[in-house]
Amino acid sequence: MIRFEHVFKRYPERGEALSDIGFEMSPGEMVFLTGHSGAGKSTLLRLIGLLERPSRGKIFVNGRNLASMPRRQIPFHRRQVGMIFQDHRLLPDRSVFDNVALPLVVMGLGHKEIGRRVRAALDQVGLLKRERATPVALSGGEQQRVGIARAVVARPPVLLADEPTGNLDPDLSREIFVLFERFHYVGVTLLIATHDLNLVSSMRHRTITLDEGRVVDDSGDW
Ligand SMILES: Nc1ncnc2c1ncn2[C@@H]1O[C@H](COP(=O)(O)OP(=O)(O)OP(=O)(O)O)[C@@H](O)[C@H]1O
Repeated sequence: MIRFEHVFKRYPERGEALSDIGFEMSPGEMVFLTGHSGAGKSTLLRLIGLLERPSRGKIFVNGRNLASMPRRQIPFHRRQVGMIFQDHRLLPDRSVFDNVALPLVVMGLGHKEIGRRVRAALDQVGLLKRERATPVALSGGEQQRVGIARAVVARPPVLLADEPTGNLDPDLSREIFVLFERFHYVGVTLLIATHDLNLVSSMRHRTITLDEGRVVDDSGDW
């Protein structure tokens, strides 16, 4: 589902953020991405989401080579890859419903279909009753779950999460990770960047570790 072949990413001001990255993920795999701050985790996720381009190397997502993807197909690619961020990136002046509906509005779906899918996504994250609330009225954990509902509402086969529990206490963090496992069990491919080594070690999934932009460990393929 995801394959990196000798991928490098260089920022002119900083030098190499990623060096010779190679790994593969099978469909439905759930993998943690760890490493010190600045190791390159966010950069790696942004390359998969086509928010950035590699300086060298090849990246395949769902069999497609991202380098040769025509510009007009990028919106389609982004629908295949749901992204979840530490800071949620919710629109503060819109309701929970509207925030989750956004990807479907962009896709041009009809009103009824949007309603059906948004409620299904909110149900999956346990927030069906909060659809009219605005994000400020929600707790940090609830806001993150709205971010997750928005990422899954278009039913992407791949989910990427960048420090999704960075602002949450251990109990809420575990709830979010359990939610991710539920998507894993229904066949979604998940790559989750996290500093939370306690949770990672308690959950027994494959873990890829970056150090200075290189893969230094790829273990626990249980
Ligand atoms: N847009 C950018 N321009 C220049 N340098 C960048 C850019 N994005 C990231 N970098 C640099 O690339 C390196 C890797 O950063 P990245 O954000 O991928 O690391 P990270 O492992 O996600 O760190 P953190 O855990 O702190 O989020 C860092 O040295 C960072 O300063």
